Amino acid sequence: MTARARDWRQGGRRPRRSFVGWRNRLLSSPSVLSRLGRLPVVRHLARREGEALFAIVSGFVQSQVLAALVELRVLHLLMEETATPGALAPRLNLPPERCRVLLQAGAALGLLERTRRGYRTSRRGAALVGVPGLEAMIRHHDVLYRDLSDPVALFRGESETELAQVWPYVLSGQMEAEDAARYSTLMAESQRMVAEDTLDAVSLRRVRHLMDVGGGTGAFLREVARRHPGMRLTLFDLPQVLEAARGGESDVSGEVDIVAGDFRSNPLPEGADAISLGRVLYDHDDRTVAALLRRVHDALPPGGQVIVSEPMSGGAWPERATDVYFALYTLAMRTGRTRSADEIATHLSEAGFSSIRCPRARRPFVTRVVTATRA
Ligand SMILES: CC(C)=CCC/C(C)=C/CC/C(C)=C/C=C/C(C)=C/C=C/C=C(C)/C=C/C=C(C)/C=C/C=C(C)/C=C/CC(C)(C)O
Ligand SMILES: C[S@@+](CC[C@H](N)C(=O)[O-])C[C@H]1O[C@@H](n2cnc3c(N)ncnc32)[C@H](O)[C@@H]1O
Repeated sequence: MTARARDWRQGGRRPRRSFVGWRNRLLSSPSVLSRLGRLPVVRHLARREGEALFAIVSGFVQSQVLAALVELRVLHLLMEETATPGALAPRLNLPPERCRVLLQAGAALGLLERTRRGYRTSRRGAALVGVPGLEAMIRHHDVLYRDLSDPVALFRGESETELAQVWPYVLSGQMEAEDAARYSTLMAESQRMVAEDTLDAVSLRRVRHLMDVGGGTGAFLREVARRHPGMRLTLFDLPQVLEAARGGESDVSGEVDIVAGDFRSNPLPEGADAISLGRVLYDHDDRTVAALLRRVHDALPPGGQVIVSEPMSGGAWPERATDVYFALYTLAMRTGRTRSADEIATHLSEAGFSSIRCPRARRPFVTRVVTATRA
């Protein structure tokens, strides 16, 4: 029995002669690949395909080099100075030869530059250090990678995942104050780029009072206040999370009304003419999202606007950042889902919203926005 017939017997689609099938059979033959790769016109394409495949195959190894560079603060150390592996090794507590391998790998990834005098941080490495919250997120990836260590079990839904414990509010609505503080810092740092892209995509000129539901420690509202002085602002989140919004340097209680509550069990406060949901929906299952959007709808006046902002699946145009990274991240969390803008639009329409818009995303790996109006 041929492999194709066997796949079909095991539940695949009935084999059908098609151009795509013919092309794929041709390209999966090593001898054809080798002969095609020698043709002048195809050679360039073959090399590009090979490079793309190699990048997928080796992605985890690249991420682990990045993790070591971040953990050892190499990008910070080489920001101002150029160093040889021999000089840097004792400071990193690494054997010199292994330090050389790390620095050379960092240079190959474009995060370091190699000069005649040694290695130093490159433009890309400096930008990485400058992206708020990125290093913290990279360090937090150890949990994600442990959850992905048996990917088939993850896809079958058979593995217990650690990420589900990292964000406990999602499973139980409960959270210890210590968890809340750790989690809120990670979120607040990475919120800056989300806020920038959201506020570039949406006009709040006509909004008088904005309520940010699931707004964490208020990082989004702080950026709104900066761009729209005088706008009334309300922050709604779980009580444990709001403790962090009241204390320390991120205190927003002076400029923002703070309302504690659980959107799963209480209606939302009324009064705002716009409600934002930043990185909230993808934490939750469809039932919770549908109920939350109905509550948002009920809390808004006619003409009121809802703004959903989070990384979204590319839908019909699958996208690497969201359909690989965020889709698996939310899968490992076990409660939520990375939805496409179309899926979110359907939820909004079912909750009673109209005039649904999806402005073009500047950086889909940071966020995408969908807005809608209560009729
Ligand atoms: C000045 C000179 C000398 C030259 C100029 C040359 C020039 C133009 C250089 C360009 C430099 C430049 C401006 C670079 C900028 C780079 C930027 C802004 C890069 C941004 C990268 C952002 C990244 C990679 C973001 C990653 C975000 C991640 C991984 C977020 C993860 C979030 C998660 C998992 C959230 C989870 C939430 C939950 C729990 C699901 O609810
Ligand atoms: C991924 S965070 C996003 C925080 C912030 N909007 C941001 O983008 O940085 C999700 C937020 O939703 C809040 N949240 C989750 N479940 C909630 C609930 N049942 N009621 C109120 N807030 C909730 C969490 O506490 C958390 O602050």
